[in-house]
Amino acid sequence: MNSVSRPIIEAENLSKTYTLRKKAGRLKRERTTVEAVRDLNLAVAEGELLGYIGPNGAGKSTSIKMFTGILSPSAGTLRVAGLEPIRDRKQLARRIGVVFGQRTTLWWDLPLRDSFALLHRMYAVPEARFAANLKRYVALLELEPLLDTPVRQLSLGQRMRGDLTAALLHDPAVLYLDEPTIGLDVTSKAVVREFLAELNREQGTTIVLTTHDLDDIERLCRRVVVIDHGTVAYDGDLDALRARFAADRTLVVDLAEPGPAIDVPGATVARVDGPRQWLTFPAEANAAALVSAIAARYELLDVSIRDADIEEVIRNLYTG
Ligand SMILES: Nc1ncnc2c1ncn2[C@@H]1O[C@H](COP(=O)(O)OP(=O)(O)OP(=O)(O)O)[C@@H](O)[C@H]1O
Repeated sequence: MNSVSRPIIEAENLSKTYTLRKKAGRLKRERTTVEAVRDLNLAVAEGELLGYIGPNGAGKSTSIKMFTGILSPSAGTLRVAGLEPIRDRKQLARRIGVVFGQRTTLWWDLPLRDSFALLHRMYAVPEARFAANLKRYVALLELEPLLDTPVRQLSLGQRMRGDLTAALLHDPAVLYLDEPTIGLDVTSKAVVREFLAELNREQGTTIVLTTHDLDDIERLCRRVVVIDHGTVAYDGDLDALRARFAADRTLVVDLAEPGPAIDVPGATVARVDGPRQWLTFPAEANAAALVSAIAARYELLDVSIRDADIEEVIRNLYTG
């Protein structure tokens, strides 16, 4: 078998069109179609941690629903873990895990422990493997003191840790995460991110991460796929994405004394706060030359350069 080198997710010209029937007058109904996913091509290698991003309505959820066997494609081919998601849906369920930040897959009124036990039976996870996984994830995610708490009494961050455990008890090869850090405080976000990085590194679990929190992407993903209007608008390195779509960088300058806005060709003062000034300059311009030009005319105590933040980069990409 040569399946070892094949991508774990392989989509070729994948499309999904929704058909809607709208009332148009008393008896008439009009059919309209929405091309949610159009000719999407994607290959994800085993062990990757992929950022899967795009503006609202871009087609992320629709494509993930196809990857997980919930929705059937209108056209194109798709294989996940060597299976055809719709045809092999049951088998596929044992190979994938899914976590939605917006809703739980746990049983609201049951203690965490019982939810895990139900999943154990649903997925028919072998006893020893279930026990080992439960122990591992409960320890890593510090769930021990919460095992007897009903899910409805958990905080959002605690519930998310429970959902992550639930999604991993059957050792999925691919984990899909939809907004796993939404609504979490800074500490909980850090816990979730660290856990995901370790899961990917240590277990080699392939992770597809959908999020509007670009900090998640910056901290976790080397490769990003940007979906726009149902198709892949960018697929590659995060750093290359930044280099291509960053409009400006920022030079932060500390002068010896407060003064008027610095006047130097090639940069614009965006803000002045006492002796500190923020100058924006084109991302591709030579920062050293700019610093020298300022130093020739002003007394400088310190300078630092900030890359365009990823929010700006993505905004530029979305707006073409
Ligand atoms: N069940 C449905 N019936 C009809 N149209 C749908 C349905 N689900 C999604 N759409 C439409 O398909 C397009 C893609 O939606 P999708 O939910 O896949 O986007 P998304 O990238 O996940 O967006 P978001 O970031 O807002 O979650 C949108 O135009 C949406 O309105």
